[in-house]
Amino acid sequence: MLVEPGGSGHTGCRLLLTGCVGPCQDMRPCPPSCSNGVSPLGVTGLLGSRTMNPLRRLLLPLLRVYYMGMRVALEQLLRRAFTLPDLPMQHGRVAIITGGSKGIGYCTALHLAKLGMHVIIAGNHESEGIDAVRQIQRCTQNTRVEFLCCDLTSMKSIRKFVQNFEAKNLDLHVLVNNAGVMLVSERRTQDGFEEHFGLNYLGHFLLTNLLLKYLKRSGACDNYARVVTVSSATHYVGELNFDDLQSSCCYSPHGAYAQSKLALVLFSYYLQNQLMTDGSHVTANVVDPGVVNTDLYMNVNWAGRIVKWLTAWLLFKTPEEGAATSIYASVSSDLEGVGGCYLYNGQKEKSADISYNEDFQKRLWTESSQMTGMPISA
Ligand SMILES: NC(=O)c1ccc[n+]([C@@H]2O[C@H](COP(=O)([O-])OP(=O)(O)OC[C@H]3O[C@@H](n4cnc5c(N)ncnc54)[C@H](O)[C@@H]3O)[C@@H](O)[C@H]2O)c1
Repeated sequence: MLVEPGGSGHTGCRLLLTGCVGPCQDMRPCPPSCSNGVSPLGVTGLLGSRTMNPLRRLLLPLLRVYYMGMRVALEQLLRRAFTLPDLPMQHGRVAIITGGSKGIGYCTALHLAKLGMHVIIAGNHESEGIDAVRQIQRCTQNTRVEFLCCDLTSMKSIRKFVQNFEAKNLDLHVLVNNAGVMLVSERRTQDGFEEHFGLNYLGHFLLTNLLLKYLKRSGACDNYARVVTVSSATHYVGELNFDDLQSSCCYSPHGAYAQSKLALVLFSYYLQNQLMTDGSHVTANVVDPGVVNTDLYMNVNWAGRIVKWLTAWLLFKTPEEGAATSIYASVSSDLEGVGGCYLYNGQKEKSADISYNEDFQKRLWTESSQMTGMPISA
């Protein structure tokens, strides 16, 4: 469903429904005043996607994603970003940032290094990672910044990364699940998953689960460890197709990206519940950076690239502005011990209604555990 980033959604439009797999809270159609009006969204089954004609299956996600992107960009005209409050120094604390070599991740890594944190950039391009490390060390005079190889399209590489991290015998206080790709053509990860789902979501699912023991060990009752996951406003228009999570039936790059970002929100909320239940001193929050001028858009079509080129200076956030909410969620004292939030411009916002559905969270978690070979519970 669509929810005003910065406002709350129409609560009557709780679920959607083609091949709905769970109990629906409210099946009334959305009122015209509701921003949700495009069509019911959230969870679909194969039945739903099969009965829709192929053009609609491709066109609808595209229109929804562009609509959401334009809406956020226009809102940024009025409210561009927020100013970070004073943040506590982080000497002696350790952070891992996936995709920290460029874009939002780089700016997050730079800021955390400025605060004195030991920063590990986890990425798939070694030379780019090493350049980023050098640049951050030069800017911050913090020598405890390093690069470790982690290709999120490969479960083997993720497991190897965790082994290499283990060998360093470090604590882990902050994990920022930032890396991502958008609108890639249809292709599979090394383990056979659709790339948006496999890299953006499942890769982070596995990485987080493998790193949880270090986070749990490092968190304390007055200084929680934190998992910060970068989603996107496109999650509001995403659908989780439980019968076809790998988009094999009909591939829409827009639909697949939005689905991966929606999955990350459900994942964060479920993780937070698990952490609370077992009394761990670790929190999980999810952040939405806004529309940010980075290389993420390199796969949009030529028309989109021209529009971006012409308007980015006015409508898009800079990567520094885009990183502010990730930095805030990683270290702000306001969020000490606080988890389960969807944060936008440093404030708690309501995410898509479907993301709060605990049955869907559990189902997604269980299926993700099976896909990645993790034990079912956190
Ligand atoms: N730019 C935006 O407008 C925007 C909006 C909403 C959400 N986001 C999210 O912000 C996050 C950061 O994106 P960005 O805008 O900085 O884009 P970017 O392209 O600049 O950065 C993406 C990062 O992910 C890394 N990455 C890609 N494939 C990888 C792999 N296989 N293994 C490990 N790392 C890999 C890249 O190396 C890069 O460092 C993404 O999750 C993206 O979905 C961005």
